[in-house]
Amino acid sequence: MTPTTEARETREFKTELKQLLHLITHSLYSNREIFLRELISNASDAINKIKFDSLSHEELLENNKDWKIKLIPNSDAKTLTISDNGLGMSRETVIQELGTIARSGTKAFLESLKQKQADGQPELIGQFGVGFYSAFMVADKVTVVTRPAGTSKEGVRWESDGQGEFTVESIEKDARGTDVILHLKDDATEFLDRHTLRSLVRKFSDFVEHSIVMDETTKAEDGTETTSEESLNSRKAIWLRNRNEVTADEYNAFYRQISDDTQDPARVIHVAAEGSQEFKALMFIPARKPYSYRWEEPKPGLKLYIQRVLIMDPCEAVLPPYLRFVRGVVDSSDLPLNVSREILQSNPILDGLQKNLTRNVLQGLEALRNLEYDKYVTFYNDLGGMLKEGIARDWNNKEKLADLLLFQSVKTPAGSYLTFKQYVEAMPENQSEIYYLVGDSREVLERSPYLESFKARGFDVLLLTDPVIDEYFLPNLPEYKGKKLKPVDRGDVHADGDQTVTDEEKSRFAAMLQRFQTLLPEVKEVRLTKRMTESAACLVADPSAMPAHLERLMQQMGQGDGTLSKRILELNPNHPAVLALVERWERATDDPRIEIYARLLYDQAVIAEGSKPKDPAGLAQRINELLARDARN
Ligand SMILES: Nc1ncnc2c1ncn2[C@@H]1O[C@H](COP(=O)(O)OP(=O)(O)OP(=O)(O)O)[C@@H](O)[C@H]1O
Repeated sequence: MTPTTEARETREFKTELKQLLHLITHSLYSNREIFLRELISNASDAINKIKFDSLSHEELLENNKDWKIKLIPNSDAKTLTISDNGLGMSRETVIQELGTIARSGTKAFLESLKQKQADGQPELIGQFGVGFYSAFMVADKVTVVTRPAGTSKEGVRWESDGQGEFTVESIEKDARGTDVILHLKDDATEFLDRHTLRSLVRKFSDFVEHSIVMDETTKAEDGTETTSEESLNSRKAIWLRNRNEVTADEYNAFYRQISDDTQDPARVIHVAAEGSQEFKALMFIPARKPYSYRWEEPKPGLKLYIQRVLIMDPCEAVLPPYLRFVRGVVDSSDLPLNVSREILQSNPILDGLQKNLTRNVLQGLEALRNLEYDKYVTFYNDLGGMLKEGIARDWNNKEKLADLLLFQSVKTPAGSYLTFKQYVEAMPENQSEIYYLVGDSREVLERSPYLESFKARGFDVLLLTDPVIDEYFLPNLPEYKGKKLKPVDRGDVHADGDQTVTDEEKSRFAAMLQRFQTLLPEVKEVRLTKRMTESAACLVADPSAMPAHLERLMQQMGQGDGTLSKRILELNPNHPAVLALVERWERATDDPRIEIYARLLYDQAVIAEGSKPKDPAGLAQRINELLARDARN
């Protein structure tokens, strides 16, 4: 390597990168061994990239197809080099890629560290990884010598001590690819130890598909030394092997390698499809929401290989977006190797693949629910919302997805769940519909007046407590196996066989209700109901209006004009308070207290619905008036 004409220049890191480097070098020391995993992964990516590019430009190979990543520990110089014969980088690429933060997740991660005082949580970095820059956890200087694939020998040398600046200069480099040279810190010389390096590769990078090697020198009895390359990883394309030959430990280790997750997966789905579609797939369902989701929404899709060549990572077309919690690999034998990226956006073979893989994932979830229910519940609590999203988006699998949902209900003890199937099986003979109520929490819903008549008749009601997603998916699921889904807070929904209001009651209350209507312009109608057994009043939605929760949600999101649609105020003619009121009305229709009582009934119905009364001070005043009067008696 000799310097060429282009001068050495010094540049500053971008501000956010300086912050990250400061954090790496000053506070985040636990788990620092992950630097090796990150650098090997970059080297492996670079090899995959040139393998792919060379499919259309064979000259890029320069007759060098012996793909490998080499570790070179040098005890005299106290350096560890990670060398690859991948795509390499040009001067512009180096400045761009190693001077700014490339990964969007890293930026978000940095933000969250700043907010949370990273010093208290040094383990975070090990869980997340910060790519190339993790080198500065073990090195006080990093030199990158790289040369892009092609015929020119012109390469570039990048160097930095991670303090704020880096230098770049042009050099000549014979072999294509990248050498990352770590000048190890005094307290990091353990990474020169061959045994340590061997075991770290086995721990973190065993399934990397390219050979990771290290020179091994042996001395014969006559003193002659021979050097050979020792292979450090098993390189097993685990998805190509037979299911019964792979151990649970191997699956778990592979999952950790390809995901950002630090826990073992809840379920492994290993498929070898033959016949009209030929592919091998290895997919994983996480045990719970992986840590990294706090900084980055997972990208949908799987790694797409075609005959063992990595073509796209992730390939979104192979799984629908709502299954974005699935991590894995699919290796197709049906697609041509020289497939273009445009074709990979939409192609009938990929559509077929997506259908098949989706079916397998849903079967995997079903098996998890049937065989390891507790694990399923843990998964569901964290990620079940994505299945509900699927109901709204995946028409073909709606029924299967509906069967995977879990619900709390009036009859389930807190923390226990019910499926649609179980709900339907337990329905009394005289119940023909599935009832539900959406709200913010189980506690609020349980006390709701809407439930009273359903409870009284022994009908169960599903309690849905994730309004954002529940109000989104429910309109897309009007029925389950022929049974209609009905929200109990809608005006036209009653427990089958509810008592009806008698003509006598209607005529007795008619004039008072009319007066209420003029006193309460915010309601659409005031009427009697038998839907309640204990409460005096409730508000119900007009069948054509938006549910109360959805309306509140839209208001919070700044949509709508700020006015809520008018509800129907329903009164229970059997309730002592309502009866007392009608008696007062019959004695003196112009009693000024009638208005106060009407407002009180309305406000309590607003609160029961889960909304806030418009005029809390007025409400307090009305209650106090009553208190003052009653306390005197
Ligand atoms: N050995 C290498 N060969 C070629 N390019 C590299 C190499 N190492 C790093 N790079 C380039 O530097 C960029 C930044 O690397 P970094 O590890 O910080 O993030 P990343 O690899 O892009 O992220 P991710 O690990 O999520 O893919 C890479 O995207 C790549 O373009």
